[in-house]
Amino acid sequence: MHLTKEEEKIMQGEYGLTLEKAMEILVALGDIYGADELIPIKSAQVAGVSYKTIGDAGLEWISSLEGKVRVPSILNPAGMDLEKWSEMGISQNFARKQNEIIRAYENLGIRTECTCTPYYLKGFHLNMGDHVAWSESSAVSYANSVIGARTNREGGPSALSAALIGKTANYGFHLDENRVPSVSVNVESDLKGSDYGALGYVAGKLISNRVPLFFLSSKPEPDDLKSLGAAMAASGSVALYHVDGVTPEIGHMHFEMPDENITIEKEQIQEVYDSTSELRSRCDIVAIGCPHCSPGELEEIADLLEGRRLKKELWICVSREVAERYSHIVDMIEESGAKVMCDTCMVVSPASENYECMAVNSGKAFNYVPGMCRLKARYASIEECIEEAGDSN
Ligand SMILES: C[C@@](O)(CCOP(=O)(O)O)CC(=O)O
Ligand code: SF4
Repeated sequence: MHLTKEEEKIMQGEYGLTLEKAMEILVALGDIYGADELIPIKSAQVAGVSYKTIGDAGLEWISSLEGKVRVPSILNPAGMDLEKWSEMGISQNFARKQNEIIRAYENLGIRTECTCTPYYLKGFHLNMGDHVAWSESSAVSYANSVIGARTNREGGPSALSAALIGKTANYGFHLDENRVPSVSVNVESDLKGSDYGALGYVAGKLISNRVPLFFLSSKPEPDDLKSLGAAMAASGSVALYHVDGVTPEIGHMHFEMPDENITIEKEQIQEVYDSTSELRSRCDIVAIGCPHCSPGELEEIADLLEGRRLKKELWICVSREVAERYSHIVDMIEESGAKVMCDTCMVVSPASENYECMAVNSGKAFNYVPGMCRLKARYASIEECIEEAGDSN
């Protein structure tokens, strides 16, 4: 890989050990994947924030780094709401360690808001063609597919390295040739709301890490695409997809129709709901907001909760900036007894482990909750999730 003189100097340690190591990580990845050079990035999103997932080893590594990031950088969800952690049942010890992690990232100049939907935040908006280094898989999918920006699915250390250097290696989804569809997917059923997450859950398993081009008979909104992409990134490892007539890049692209064509039937989507229907009314917690809610989703939840008093725990996960911007909607939601949680989510917080069965409307959460939190998960529409939370069983 070609390095500029300045990049060579960083690599030789002239600017200190942190930048030397960061450059080594970027160059190692670039060499493995055949990158020709490093390219500037507009922003970075760094995963590996929850003390539950990175532990003491992660905390020690981040604390050992020095210097400041060179581009706007932000964190993935942490293991707790940084303000309301005790209401979540988080232990003092966990909270202390989690705060140390956040301070260590803050010392590097990273914005300490913790979210998987940075694209809703001021300073992190993306345009088509922008190059970034983001790491949370649903954020990667949204940036690539819904916006048409360009990012690989970075690991925590590589996103942090890119943030410190302000560049990433030019390979994978930064290059035109890797963005063309390699499999087409036909879905003729009418879809709405959580059907998109269920579709993503099914499709991800069939597609693995390829680039699908969907032909849908329904017209998805950005929130539907967010659910579809998040689920496919979890049940498979899809980092970029296109939807004919909907996502921005496909209309501008020259490509040959993929040889392989998959059809997904309504029954396969329905099966995602049916597979856990025996858990109806049996869950002790309901969690919405995987990925973190958009303003529109918050409004929909507020409407569904109007006039209700909940019997069960209901968590709504959202970024702090969106929650603060729409505080009147948050207040309406919380009147029902629901808890709006910022900086965290049902998957990366150890608080989920205090429950036995979680109802979710997210194909991604449905995929991760049983393994990462060791509790049962039920897949249901947002309306049914709200019903479940109001149910006294
Ligand atoms: C499950 C996930 O959404 C959050 C956990 O990631 P981490 O703890 O931030 O590395 C990560 C992902 O799918 O990219
Ligand atoms: S809410 Fe979902 S998408 Fe966001 S970090 Fe948690 S698991 Fe990932």
